[in-house]
Amino acid sequence: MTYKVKEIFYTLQGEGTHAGRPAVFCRFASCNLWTGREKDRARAICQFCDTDFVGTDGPGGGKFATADELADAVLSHWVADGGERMVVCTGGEPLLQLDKELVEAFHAREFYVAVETNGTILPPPGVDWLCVSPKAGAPLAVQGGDELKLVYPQRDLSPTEFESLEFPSLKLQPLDDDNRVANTAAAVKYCLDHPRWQLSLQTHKMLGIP
Ligand SMILES: C[S@@+](CC[C@H](N)C(=O)[O-])C[C@H]1O[C@@H](n2cnc3c(N)ncnc32)[C@H](O)[C@@H]1O
Ligand SMILES: Nc1nc2[nH]cc(C(=O)O)c2c(=O)[nH]1
Ligand code: SF4
Ligand SMILES: [Mg+2]
Repeated sequence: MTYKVKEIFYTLQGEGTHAGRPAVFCRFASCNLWTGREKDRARAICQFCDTDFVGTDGPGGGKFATADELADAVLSHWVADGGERMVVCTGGEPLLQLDKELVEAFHAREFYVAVETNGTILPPPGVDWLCVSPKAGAPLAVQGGDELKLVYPQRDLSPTEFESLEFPSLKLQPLDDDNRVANTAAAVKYCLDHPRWQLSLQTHKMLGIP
Protein backbone atom coordinates (compact mmCIF):
# COMPACT_ATOMS: atom_id res chain seq x y z
CA MET A 1 0.00 0.00 0.00
CA THR A 2 1.36 3.41 -0.96
CA TYR A 3 0.43 6.13 1.51
CA LYS A 4 -0.16 9.64 0.16
CA VAL A 5 0.66 12.32 2.71
CA LYS A 6 0.13 16.06 2.28
CA GLU A 7 2.43 17.15 5.12
CA ILE A 8 4.14 16.05 8.33
CA PHE A 9 4.85 18.55 11.10
CA TYR A 10 5.61 18.75 14.81
CA THR A 11 3.41 21.07 16.86
CA LEU A 12 1.00 21.17 19.80
CA GLN A 13 -2.33 19.40 19.44
CA GLY A 14 -4.60 22.44 19.23
CA GLU A 15 -8.02 20.87 19.75
CA GLY A 16 -9.98 18.62 22.07
CA THR A 17 -8.93 16.69 25.15
CA HIS A 18 -5.23 16.55 24.21
CA ALA A 19 -4.96 20.29 23.47
CA GLY A 20 -1.52 21.53 24.44
CA ARG A 21 0.22 18.17 23.98
CA PRO A 22 3.22 17.99 21.62
CA ALA A 23 2.58 15.70 18.66
CA VAL A 24 3.70 14.93 15.15
CA PHE A 25 0.84 15.55 12.73
CA CYS A 26 0.58 13.26 9.72
CA ARG A 27 -1.87 14.85 7.31
CA PHE A 28 -3.04 12.29 4.76
CA ALA A 29 -4.09 13.49 1.30
CA SER A 30 -7.72 13.21 0.08
CA CYS A 31 -11.13 13.10 1.70
CA ASN A 32 -14.36 11.26 0.92
CA LEU A 33 -16.55 14.32 1.72
CA TRP A 34 -14.86 17.00 -0.46
CA THR A 35 -12.37 16.99 -3.35
CA GLY A 36 -10.47 19.79 -1.63
CA ARG A 37 -10.90 22.05 -4.67
CA GLU A 38 -12.59 25.41 -4.10
CA LYS A 39 -14.68 25.03 -7.26
CA ASP A 40 -16.34 21.96 -5.71
CA ARG A 41 -16.87 23.33 -2.18
CA ALA A 42 -20.49 24.47 -2.66
CA ARG A 43 -21.49 20.97 -3.87
CA ALA A 44 -19.49 19.04 -1.29
CA ILE A 45 -21.02 17.07 1.58
CA CYS A 46 -18.63 18.84 3.95
CA GLN A 47 -18.48 22.52 2.98
CA PHE A 48 -16.70 24.24 5.89
CA CYS A 49 -13.30 22.56 5.80
CA ASP A 50 -10.42 24.79 6.92
CA THR A 51 -7.66 22.57 5.52
CA ASP A 52 -5.63 22.07 2.34
CA PHE A 53 -5.23 18.31 1.95
CA VAL A 54 -4.77 18.12 -1.83
CA GLY A 55 -1.64 16.45 -3.15
CA THR A 56 1.60 15.43 -1.48
CA ASP A 57 3.53 18.66 -1.88
CA GLY A 58 3.50 20.08 1.68
CA PRO A 59 6.46 20.16 4.10
CA GLY A 60 7.44 16.57 4.86
CA GLY A 61 4.76 15.26 2.50
CA GLY A 62 5.16 12.66 -0.21
CA LYS A 63 4.30 9.16 -1.31
CA PHE A 64 5.49 6.43 1.05
CA ALA A 65 5.73 2.93 -0.37
CA THR A 66 5.49 1.07 2.95
CA ALA A 67 4.20 1.52 6.50
CA ASP A 68 7.79 1.40 7.81
CA GLU A 69 8.86 4.19 5.46
CA LEU A 70 6.04 6.46 6.58
CA ALA A 71 6.51 5.64 10.27
CA ASP A 72 10.24 6.40 9.95
CA ALA A 73 9.41 9.75 8.33
CA VAL A 74 7.04 10.58 11.20
CA LEU A 75 9.68 9.52 13.75
CA SER A 76 12.23 11.82 12.11
CA HIS A 77 9.97 14.76 13.11
CA TRP A 78 10.01 13.76 16.79
CA VAL A 79 13.02 15.83 17.75
CA ALA A 80 12.42 16.00 21.51
CA ASP A 81 13.68 14.05 24.51
CA GLY A 82 11.41 12.42 27.06
CA GLY A 83 7.61 12.24 27.24
CA GLU A 84 5.41 9.81 25.38
CA ARG A 85 5.55 10.23 21.62
CA MET A 86 2.23 11.05 19.96
CA VAL A 87 1.28 11.02 16.31
CA VAL A 88 -2.00 12.61 15.19
CA CYS A 89 -3.28 11.05 11.97
CA THR A 90 -5.47 13.58 10.20
CA GLY A 91 -6.15 14.86 6.74
CA GLY A 92 -8.20 14.90 4.66
CA GLU A 93 -9.75 11.71 5.89
CA PRO A 94 -7.01 9.55 7.44
CA LEU A 95 -9.12 6.38 7.57
CA LEU A 96 -9.06 6.17 3.77
CA GLN A 97 -5.42 5.12 4.24
CA LEU A 98 -4.50 4.32 7.86
CA ASP A 99 -4.40 0.53 8.19
CA LYS A 100 -3.41 -2.00 10.86
CA GLU A 101 0.10 -2.30 9.45
CA LEU A 102 0.73 1.44 9.82
CA VAL A 103 -0.71 1.53 13.36
CA GLU A 104 1.67 -1.32 14.24
CA ALA A 105 4.60 0.49 12.64
CA PHE A 106 3.83 3.58 14.78
CA HIS A 107 3.56 1.41 17.91
CA ALA A 108 6.89 -0.25 17.08
CA ARG A 109 8.37 3.26 17.30
CA GLU A 110 6.64 3.91 20.63
CA PHE A 111 4.02 6.34 19.33
CA TYR A 112 0.63 6.86 20.95
CA VAL A 113 -1.61 6.86 17.88
CA ALA A 114 -4.38 9.46 17.74
CA VAL A 115 -6.82 9.83 14.85
CA GLU A 116 -9.05 12.69 13.72
CA THR A 117 -11.88 11.29 11.58
CA ASN A 118 -15.22 12.29 10.13
CA GLY A 119 -16.65 8.97 11.37
CA THR A 120 -17.77 7.57 8.02
CA ILE A 121 -15.13 4.78 7.90
CA LEU A 122 -14.35 2.22 10.61
CA PRO A 123 -10.84 2.47 12.10
CA PRO A 124 -8.25 -0.33 12.06
CA PRO A 125 -7.56 -2.05 15.39
CA GLY A 126 -5.02 -0.59 17.81
CA VAL A 127 -5.78 3.13 17.56
CA ASP A 128 -5.09 4.69 20.99
CA TRP A 129 -7.26 7.81 20.70
CA LEU A 130 -10.18 8.11 18.32
CA CYS A 131 -11.70 11.57 17.84
CA VAL A 132 -14.83 11.53 15.69
CA SER A 133 -16.17 14.74 14.15
CA PRO A 134 -19.53 14.01 12.48
CA LYS A 135 -20.64 15.93 9.41
CA ALA A 136 -24.25 16.76 8.46
CA GLY A 137 -25.29 14.64 5.49
CA ALA A 138 -22.60 11.99 6.00
CA PRO A 139 -23.76 8.68 7.52
CA LEU A 140 -21.95 7.97 10.78
CA ALA A 141 -20.37 4.50 10.69
CA VAL A 142 -18.37 4.90 13.90
CA GLN A 143 -20.72 4.67 16.87
CA GLY A 144 -18.14 4.95 19.63
CA GLY A 145 -14.69 6.26 20.43
CA ASP A 146 -12.73 8.37 22.88
CA GLU A 147 -14.04 11.80 21.94
CA LEU A 148 -16.83 13.17 19.80
CA LYS A 149 -15.94 16.65 18.58
CA LEU A 150 -18.86 18.33 16.87
CA VAL A 151 -18.24 21.46 14.82
CA TYR A 152 -21.03 23.83 15.90
CA PRO A 153 -23.41 24.98 14.63
CA GLN A 154 -24.18 22.71 11.68
CA ARG A 155 -27.50 22.96 9.91
CA ASP A 156 -29.64 19.84 10.44
CA LEU A 157 -27.32 18.47 13.15
CA SER A 158 -28.30 18.74 16.81
CA PRO A 159 -25.78 17.75 19.51
CA THR A 160 -28.58 15.79 21.22
CA GLU A 161 -28.50 13.04 18.60
CA PHE A 162 -24.95 12.02 19.63
CA GLU A 163 -25.54 11.77 23.37
CA SER A 164 -26.62 8.12 23.25
CA LEU A 165 -23.47 6.97 21.40
CA GLU A 166 -20.43 5.46 23.13
CA PHE A 167 -18.25 8.53 23.66
CA PRO A 168 -17.02 9.39 27.19
CA SER A 169 -16.14 12.91 26.06
CA LEU A 170 -18.45 15.24 24.11
CA LYS A 171 -16.96 18.45 22.69
CA LEU A 172 -18.37 21.38 20.76
CA GLN A 173 -15.91 23.19 18.49
CA PRO A 174 -17.06 26.56 17.14
CA LEU A 175 -17.32 26.63 13.35
CA ASP A 176 -14.53 28.83 12.00
CA ASP A 177 -16.12 30.84 9.22
CA ASP A 178 -17.19 34.47 8.75
CA ASN A 179 -19.41 34.10 11.85
CA ARG A 180 -16.72 32.67 14.13
CA VAL A 181 -17.39 35.12 16.98
CA ALA A 182 -21.14 34.43 17.02
CA ASN A 183 -20.55 30.69 16.57
CA THR A 184 -18.21 30.71 19.57
CA ALA A 185 -20.78 32.53 21.72
CA ALA A 186 -23.44 30.01 20.67
CA ALA A 187 -21.15 27.08 21.54
CA VAL A 188 -20.37 28.59 24.95
CA LYS A 189 -24.07 29.02 25.65
CA TYR A 190 -24.84 25.47 24.52
CA CYS A 191 -22.22 24.04 26.90
CA LEU A 192 -23.49 26.16 29.80
CA ASP A 193 -27.05 24.98 29.14
CA HIS A 194 -26.04 21.32 28.49
CA PRO A 195 -23.12 20.47 30.81
CA ARG A 196 -22.42 17.06 29.24
CA TRP A 197 -20.83 19.12 26.47
CA GLN A 198 -17.49 20.90 26.82
CA LEU A 199 -15.91 23.56 24.62
CA SER A 200 -13.03 22.74 22.24
CA LEU A 201 -11.22 25.76 20.84
CA GLN A 202 -8.77 25.66 17.93
CA THR A 203 -5.96 26.99 20.11
CA HIS A 204 -3.27 26.63 17.41
CA LYS A 205 -5.07 29.30 15.37
CA MET A 206 -4.96 31.72 18.33
CA LEU A 207 -1.29 30.94 18.86
CA GLY A 208 -0.36 31.27 15.20
CA ILE A 209 1.30 27.86 15.14
CA PRO A 210 0.61 25.04 12.64
C1 LIG B 1 -9.55 19.02 8.71
S1 LIG B 1 -10.38 17.78 9.68
C2 LIG B 1 -9.50 16.29 9.17
C3 LIG B 1 -10.00 15.03 9.85
C4 LIG B 1 -11.35 14.48 9.40
N1 LIG B 1 -11.55 14.56 7.99
C5 LIG B 1 -12.47 15.17 10.14
O1 LIG B 1 -13.24 15.91 9.51
O2 LIG B 1 -12.58 14.94 11.35
C6 LIG B 1 -9.74 18.05 11.34
C7 LIG B 1 -10.71 18.68 12.32
O3 LIG B 1 -10.97 20.03 11.95
C8 LIG B 1 -12.34 20.27 12.09
N2 LIG B 1 -12.70 21.39 11.24
C9 LIG B 1 -12.60 21.44 9.88
N3 LIG B 1 -12.98 22.64 9.42
C10 LIG B 1 -13.33 23.37 10.50
C11 LIG B 1 -13.83 24.70 10.66
N4 LIG B 1 -14.05 25.50 9.62
N5 LIG B 1 -14.10 25.14 11.93
C12 LIG B 1 -13.90 24.32 12.99
N6 LIG B 1 -13.42 23.06 12.89
C13 LIG B 1 -13.15 22.59 11.66
C14 LIG B 1 -12.96 18.94 11.69
O4 LIG B 1 -14.30 18.81 12.09
C15 LIG B 1 -12.06 17.98 12.40
O5 LIG B 1 -12.44 17.84 13.75
N1 LIG C 1 -2.10 22.33 16.01
C1 LIG C 1 -3.06 21.69 15.34
N2 LIG C 1 -3.94 20.92 16.01
C2 LIG C 1 -4.87 20.25 15.30
N3 LIG C 1 -5.80 19.39 15.77
C3 LIG C 1 -6.48 18.87 14.72
C4 LIG C 1 -5.97 19.42 13.55
C5 LIG C 1 -6.37 18.93 12.21
O1 LIG C 1 -6.26 19.64 11.23
O2 LIG C 1 -6.82 17.78 12.15
C6 LIG C 1 -4.97 20.30 13.90
C7 LIG C 1 -4.06 21.16 13.20
O3 LIG C 1 -4.10 21.35 11.98
N4 LIG C 1 -3.12 21.80 13.97
S1 SF4 D 1 -14.43 15.63 6.38
FE1 SF4 D 1 -12.67 16.58 7.39
S2 SF4 D 1 -11.05 16.76 5.82
FE2 SF4 D 1 -12.96 16.20 4.78
S3 SF4 D 1 -13.70 18.15 4.06
FE3 SF4 D 1 -14.68 17.78 6.06
S4 SF4 D 1 -13.34 18.69 7.63
FE4 SF4 D 1 -12.19 18.61 5.70
MG1 LIG E 1 -6.50 21.77 11.27
